[in-house]
Amino acid sequence: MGEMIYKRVALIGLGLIAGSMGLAMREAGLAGEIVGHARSARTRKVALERGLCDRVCGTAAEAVEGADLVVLCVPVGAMGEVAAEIGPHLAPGATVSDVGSVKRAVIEAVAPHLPDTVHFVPAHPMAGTEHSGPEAGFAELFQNRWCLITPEGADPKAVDRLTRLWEGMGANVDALEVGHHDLVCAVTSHAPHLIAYTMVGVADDLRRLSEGEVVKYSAAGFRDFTRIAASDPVMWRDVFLNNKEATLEILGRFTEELFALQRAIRTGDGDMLLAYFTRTRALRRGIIEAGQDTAAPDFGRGAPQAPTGKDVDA
Ligand SMILES: NC(=O)c1ccc[n+]([C@@H]2O[C@H](COP(=O)([O-])OP(=O)(O)OC[C@H]3O[C@@H](n4cnc5c(N)ncnc54)[C@H](O)[C@@H]3O)[C@@H](O)[C@H]2O)c1
Ligand SMILES: O=C(O)C(=O)C[C@]1(C(=O)O)C=C[C@@H](O)C=C1
Repeated sequence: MGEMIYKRVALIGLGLIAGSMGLAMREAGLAGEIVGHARSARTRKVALERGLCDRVCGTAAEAVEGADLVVLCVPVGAMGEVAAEIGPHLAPGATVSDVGSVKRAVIEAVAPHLPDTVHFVPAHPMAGTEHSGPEAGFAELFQNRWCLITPEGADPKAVDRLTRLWEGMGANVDALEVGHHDLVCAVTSHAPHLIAYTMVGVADDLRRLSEGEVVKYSAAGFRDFTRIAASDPVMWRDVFLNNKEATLEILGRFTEELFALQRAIRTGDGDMLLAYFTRTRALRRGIIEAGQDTAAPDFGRGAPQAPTGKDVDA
């Protein structure tokens, strides 16, 4: 058992990330009580059954009463409306955090609704799977993964306390400047997702022409794309709408590189292709040496149940 860091934690939005946090906090004894809010009765029921939290509430306002940590775990586009609802109900001295994949837009949407008496420490665990909803979470999700925080002038004691919570859940914590966070994530997460969505979309178009062969003969390369492209549509719509500038910047560069490779293929420039692929292989090896390789299909292995997908009625 770890040290109790917060007496009462409120998790708003009981999906993959909140569920994993609830299970990880419980396992490590990091919170006295975990209160959860989900809009649908079905999600609240599953959350209690799976032990994601100790108590559930039908409104976010109720859930945050008396909490010394509130974590917003809803899609990025819903953060502002949730913050507006909880603002008047937050306990003085409480820390408010979030797990959104985008930071600048979330800070702009949330901060105006928070009273001066609370500490806002935005955070983003760099861990996930393509599954969502209250069935999807598992306690090991954050083990040996990064959690990026963008504290921007927040009280150092509140930052330190939240850091200890993430470390207690197995993560390594780093602080980043907000704009830099959004650019890094556009490169490492957001643009790759868009590319996977596109590739699977192309294959889906072709499938109609090839009578199922695309699915039948799909090997590892394409399967990895389909895993990513199975990620939650609402979450990813919100990510792109809220990290527009950085994603477009990276996609612009991507398109330039794609054209260069396309040209090398057309002109038969094998040297260019060889040099390019040699460079990218070195990057992959660097990731593995840094201990950051958790090959994609392993992500969900710790899940206690086969995830059933969406929280449809939420
Ligand atoms: N899935 C990942 O890989 C991943 C990784 C890191 C961070 N994130 C971020 O974490 C957040 C949650 O993602 P997730 O994967 O847990 O998604 P999820 O779909 O599993 O869970 C989100 C939950 O929020 C609920 N919700 C939506 N709007 C709401 C509202 N207004 N009030 C209350 N509940 C609401 C949904 O019904 C759902 O149950 C997102 O901001 C996402 O960008 C996701
Ligand atoms: O592997 C996955 O399912 C993920 O995409 C997780 C992933 C990522 O791109 O690395 C997705 C979104 C996040 O905000 C953080 C992590």
